[in-house]
Amino acid sequence: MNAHDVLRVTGLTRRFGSVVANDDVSLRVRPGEVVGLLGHNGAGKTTLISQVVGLLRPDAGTIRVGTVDAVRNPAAARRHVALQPQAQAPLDGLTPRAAVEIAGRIRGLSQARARAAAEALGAELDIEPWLDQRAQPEGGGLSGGVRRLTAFAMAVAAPTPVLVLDEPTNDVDAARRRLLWAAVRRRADAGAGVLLVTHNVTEAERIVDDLVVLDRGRVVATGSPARLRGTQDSALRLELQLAPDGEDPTTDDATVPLTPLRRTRAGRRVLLTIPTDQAAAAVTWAGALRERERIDGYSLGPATLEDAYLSLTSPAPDGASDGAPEPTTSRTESAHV
Ligand SMILES: Nc1ncnc2c1ncn2[C@@H]1O[C@H](COP(=O)(O)OP(=O)(O)OP(=O)(O)O)[C@@H](O)[C@H]1O
Repeated sequence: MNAHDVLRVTGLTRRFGSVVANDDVSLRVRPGEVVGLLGHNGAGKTTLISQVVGLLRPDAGTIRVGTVDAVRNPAAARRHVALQPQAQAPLDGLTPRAAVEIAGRIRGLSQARARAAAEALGAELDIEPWLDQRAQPEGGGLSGGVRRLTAFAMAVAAPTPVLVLDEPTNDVDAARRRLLWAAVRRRADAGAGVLLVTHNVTEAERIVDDLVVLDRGRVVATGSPARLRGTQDSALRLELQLAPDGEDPTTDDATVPLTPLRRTRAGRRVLLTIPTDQAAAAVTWAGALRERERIDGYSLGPATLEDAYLSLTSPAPDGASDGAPEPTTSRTESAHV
């Protein structure tokens, strides 16, 4: 255990019947750090954070929040951890201002400081027009996005050493997502350790320091976005858009004039990671495929973190969406070549 970790999870295992939702998971978060937790639906992300905040007991492993043993003493740990849960906060009958003030008061702020926090967060997240609008039952009164932003504001109303955010950008529009990401980064820059569950690999890349990729309960990769992209920093991504019901022209190695470092199928997209010196060959080949109408189109650009993430994780089950912004990632099949 490093004395400077604000959160340290070691060997965490949690089963539900025969499902091993967390299988020997270890991770650490230091002050000032945003650690992104990535994984498809059912990978075990919510199970992990439920244990961190004491809502679920592990079958094995340890969780330390600062110097507190969070498994033995969840109440003490919770004083150091703020959570924005995945489910929408029950706001019915409350205004966002009142909800944030109450959250601040519960965390020990004075009435005046809680009021100031609500006002400041309203501006920071651009939800001022709705601050005094009352939430009604069954989603009335406030939009899903404003509810989500209010839940974030409640979590950060008072500073805590650890901040756990479970998909904070769901339902939030693009402009306010930017504000939210900036607000998360600001909390870390002020000294908090942030554990961030997200499906939005591309956006998260800009604010996370480290990533932990979970697949079927196990950690399959950890490291900075640059490290996870790894060799892809000097690689290109050739994306082929397959025709509906068209054959995938990349499956027969003998007819592919490239040596892909990695091949990932995502719905009707095939992503090939290729060395940069094969750019010209790739354009010639993909251009010819399009000419012969074997593909709908193609693009060539720098390899991204999403490519690495898709290649690290197992295929999502049929029909399951991993919630990523691109609709074609709803069903993935990955293969190493
Ligand atoms: N209370 C429970 N009872 C039985 N099985 C559960 C329970 N909670 C989670 N699971 C199972 O544990 C596995 C991990 O689920 P978990 O909710 O942690 O995944 P997740 O990564 O948070 O998924 P999502 O992105 O959909 O939120 C899944 O197979 C899920 O069905």
